[in-house]
Amino acid sequence: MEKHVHVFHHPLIQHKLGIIREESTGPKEFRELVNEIAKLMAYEITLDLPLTDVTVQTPVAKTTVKRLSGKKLGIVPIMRAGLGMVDGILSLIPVAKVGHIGLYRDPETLEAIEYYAKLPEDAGERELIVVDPMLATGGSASAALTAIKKRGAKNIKFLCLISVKEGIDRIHQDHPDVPIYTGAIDPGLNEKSYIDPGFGDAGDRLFGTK
Ligand SMILES: O=P(O)(O)OC[C@H]1O[C@H](OP(=O)(O)OP(=O)(O)O)[C@H](O)[C@@H]1O
Ligand SMILES: O=c1cc[nH]c(=O)[nH]1
Ligand SMILES: [Mg+2]
Repeated sequence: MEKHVHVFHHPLIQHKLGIIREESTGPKEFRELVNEIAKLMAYEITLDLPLTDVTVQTPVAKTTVKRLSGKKLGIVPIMRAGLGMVDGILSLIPVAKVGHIGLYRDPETLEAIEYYAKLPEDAGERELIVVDPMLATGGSASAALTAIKKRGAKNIKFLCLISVKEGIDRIHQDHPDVPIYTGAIDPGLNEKSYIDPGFGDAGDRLFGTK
């Protein structure tokens, strides 16, 4: 299967990513920008949504217009940090259902520990957009995708703000069917497996807790 990584080059996405990278950007602005970036990314990845023709009556005449043909969508944030992207996407796609996968990366072993999972009952019939600001070693995203597939999901996209090659390779290896959409591919990981330069701990910066 062809490996799929899409980097968003849209100037608004790149500009906003630059602001959230700055250490001096506080939680309020960080949260707002993460949602705005997620919304812009959702706009781009929904370019291929199917449309159907319907007839409507304008005040002047009958005409044929386009309507979304009702493809079922879902958003699945990887908690905590993925929660920061949900409202932005929902503002464009309000009918999407929202599932949740709770995972944290053990700071010593870097292993992804699952603590929560709830998906739409018809997950297998939906296109699911799994969201997390960071794709670092890829352990969390890989575990989340496994957990989601175990519950029936078949059609999945992974959407993140920044990534590194290591995490992308891990997803390609473990989940070659899942295309990756990212705002940037950073040079690498530091000694604590944080993305370098990245923007630090996304969950901590969104919610102000450690
Ligand atoms: O690719 P990985 O090496 O697995 O790292 C990425 C994960 O780390 C962060 O979550 P974290 O473990 O900090 O949990 P949190 O969202 O609760 O802060 C981030 O939001 C990803 O889920
Ligand atoms: O850089 C990183 C790596 C993992 N998790 C984060 O929140 N940031
Ligand atoms: Mg965190």
